[in-house]
Amino acid sequence: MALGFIKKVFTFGKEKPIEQQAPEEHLTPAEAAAIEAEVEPRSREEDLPVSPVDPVAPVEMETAGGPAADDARNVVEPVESEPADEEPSEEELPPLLPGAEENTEIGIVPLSLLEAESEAGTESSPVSEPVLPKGFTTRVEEVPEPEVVTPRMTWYQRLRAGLARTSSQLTGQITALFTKRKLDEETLEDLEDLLIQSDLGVETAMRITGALSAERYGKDVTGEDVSRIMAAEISKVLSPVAKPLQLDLSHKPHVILVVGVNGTGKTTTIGKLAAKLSGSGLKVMLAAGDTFRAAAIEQLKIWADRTGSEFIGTKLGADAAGLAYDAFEQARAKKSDVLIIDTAGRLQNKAELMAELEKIVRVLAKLDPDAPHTVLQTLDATTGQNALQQVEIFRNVAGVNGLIMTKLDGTARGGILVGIAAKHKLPVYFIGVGEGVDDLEPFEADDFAKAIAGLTH
Ligand SMILES: Nc1nc2c(ncn2[C@@H]2O[C@H](COP(=O)(O)OP(=O)(O)OP(=O)(O)O)[C@@H](O)[C@H]2O)c(=O)[nH]1
Repeated sequence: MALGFIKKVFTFGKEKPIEQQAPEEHLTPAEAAAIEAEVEPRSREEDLPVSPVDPVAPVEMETAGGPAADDARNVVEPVESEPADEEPSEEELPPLLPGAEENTEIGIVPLSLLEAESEAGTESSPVSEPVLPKGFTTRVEEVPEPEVVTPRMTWYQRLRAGLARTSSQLTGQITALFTKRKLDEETLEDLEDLLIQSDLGVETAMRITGALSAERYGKDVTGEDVSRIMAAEISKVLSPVAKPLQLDLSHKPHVILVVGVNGTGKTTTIGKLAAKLSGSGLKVMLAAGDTFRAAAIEQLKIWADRTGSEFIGTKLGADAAGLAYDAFEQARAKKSDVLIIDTAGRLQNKAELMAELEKIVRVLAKLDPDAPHTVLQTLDATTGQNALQQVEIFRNVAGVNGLIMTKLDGTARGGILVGIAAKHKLPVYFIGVGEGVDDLEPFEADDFAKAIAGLTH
């Protein structure tokens, strides 16, 4: 009964007409029964790599087969589906008939299969396949979708994207404020409020409104005019603090102490700095002075390995000042050019933290009265007003003399940097625009000002 279907399996791997390969009439009944018994377990639908016809619809197929309905190729007997639990296991299955495995490669469709499909008729098949002449076969290969390569944004684009929250809020409100309105006292006051709300600080807000008033009082003003004047004034505030980090290499090593609230990006920034310094040929040592967090020590070690820097750490909970002292001595002995010391930043235990930082500064000064030569504080740009207080605290305790603002690629509240620059007048050396090793850029006042004002570069 299942012989027609068996033939289809058999010829799947062959490309010769079925009649030549298994002419039923040439078999003795015993031979036919033997073959049938041998291949029976294979003759189920799921064993066919592709089922060109519906095995449970012989009548329809025969009709669809038209004049060739008598042809053995079209006489497909239904195969009674067996319950799942009666399925023979993989081992029980006989091997595929000779040649059947030859073309089981995915994507190779033997001609016999195409013929069977075409002869089964297009009416019963919703998709009609092209019919190839005998002697041809097709190969269907999956063509992978071309990979969409998104070009990496320039650092300025990332900065702009990071400051989009600040700038779009500001420019949207400014545009609304200045639509069909001449510049008068009331508008100037409204603008000043907007600028203060954007963390720019009172001083800078007044600078901007003053400059705008001097230029356009009583005249029509567009949002564009305001953005331009705002960018120019912000740039004037930021320019004095946009300085390069100066290394005094007469000190061997130049000691950089990195402080800041935890999570503001100290360790990551140290890694990025180390990459820049060692990349320019300087010998760098990193010291894991955040002895409160095992992960922080581990993280710094990874950055040291990555950047080819020396590493010194100690066990969890050890005295951070002791480690700083040892690190300084070792860096001296190894003639390192720069020693960068990571610290803990647990503001929640402020008294302890402050005592620890003071002690670190004190012990370093024992080895060199000028050390630490640079005290860098990292500030998270997403925190807003809070950052102003953080500078206040760390400046008093650790003598911060330079800033790095991180996470300016996220949803930054960049206005605060302007407020901090105006209030503390501390140098801003770099800004972090991502988590990667290269995502640290020298701070540029003009770029930053334009990005806040929402101007294209
Ligand atoms: N998007 C972005 N993420 C940053 C940047 N800098 C640091 N991060 C991420 O901020 C998180 C905290 O960074 P850390 O370097 O561990 O901060 P930390 O101040 O050393 O923190 P503690 O070790 O807890 O004191 C990490 O997930 C960093 O990958 C940046 O510029 N942009």
